[in-house]
Amino acid sequence: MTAIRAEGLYAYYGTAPAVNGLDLTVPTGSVYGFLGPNGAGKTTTINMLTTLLRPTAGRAEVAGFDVAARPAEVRRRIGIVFQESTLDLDLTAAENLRFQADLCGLSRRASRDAIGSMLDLMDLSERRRVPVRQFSTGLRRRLEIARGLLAEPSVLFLDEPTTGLDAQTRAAVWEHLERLRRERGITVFVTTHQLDEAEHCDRIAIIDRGKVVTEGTPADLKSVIGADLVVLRTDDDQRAAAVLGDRFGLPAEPTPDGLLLRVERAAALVPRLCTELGVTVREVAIAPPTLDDVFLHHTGLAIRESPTGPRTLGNLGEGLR
Ligand SMILES: Nc1ncnc2c1ncn2[C@@H]1O[C@H](COP(=O)(O)OP(=O)(O)OP(=O)(O)O)[C@@H](O)[C@H]1O
Repeated sequence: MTAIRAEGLYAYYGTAPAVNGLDLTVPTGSVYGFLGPNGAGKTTTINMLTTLLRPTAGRAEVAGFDVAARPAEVRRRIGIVFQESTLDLDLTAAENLRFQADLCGLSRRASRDAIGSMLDLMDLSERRRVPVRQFSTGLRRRLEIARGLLAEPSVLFLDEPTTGLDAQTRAAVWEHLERLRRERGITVFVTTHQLDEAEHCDRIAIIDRGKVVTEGTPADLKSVIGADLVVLRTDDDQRAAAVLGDRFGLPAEPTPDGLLLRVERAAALVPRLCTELGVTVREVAIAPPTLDDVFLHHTGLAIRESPTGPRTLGNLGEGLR
């Protein structure tokens, strides 16, 4: 079952394509990460999928309906959480939701039930009568997600839902998103810059210059990169490097942290190295490929917004100190 399908989607602003022949298939009930550098076309894609912007060319279906031909049907089945907050700060949490319920045309009773259930789901019930002005950024985000879910959408779109949140609040937002998929079977389509967040997704598409450059589960994408990074500190790095080259066919690069190697399935090889190297191994650090490596491989860019930053030998080597 497919919740979102896009084929050859284009969006032009003037003569420049912001989305440039994008193809996408999002399975129903998945948390799907849409990852890309600034200006890659993420928001423009979301705007087309949510019927806010008409595609210049190509087609897209959401929840089984064509976004250009049947926009009203699509809108009835989706929820949206925008990058910028659109809550009314002078209203309470419940009043904000009631306003949205009225916009969606819910009956009084349906509105009361939906508001109670969404406040519960987002752990906001105790704050239902509190004006949003008194909410922290994280609570506001949760209320926006609750609002996006009010009309029981089958697909929820979130455009960078955790921008500006601290690490603890980001983790809480993700916990709630995963719960939505688990308990309600909703498809969650989320754009992010944060590679650690992308690890929470069932599948990821990396978009660059308006096109999907790679797609798959986080594990699939990392396995394409293949080799693990290993740093070995020995009693005699020079001799160890010679043995690694001659006997194991592994080029080793001397660094201030030790010898750096790239090997597949390092965990299986390292015990052998320790016994057969003929040099005492003092310390070993192994780092599997990360989504940073995947991103770099496909876009030539490191995502610097990632809280850990791009991985370097220096910060891998820190494990040795
Ligand atoms: N209204 C607009 N008019 C002209 N150009 C636009 C408009 N909106 C976006 N663009 C351009 O289209 C391209 C894609 O922008 P978009 O906002 O979709 O990227 P994004 O991946 O969401 O970026 P970010 O991560 O910074 O939000 C960019 O080059 C941007 O400058």
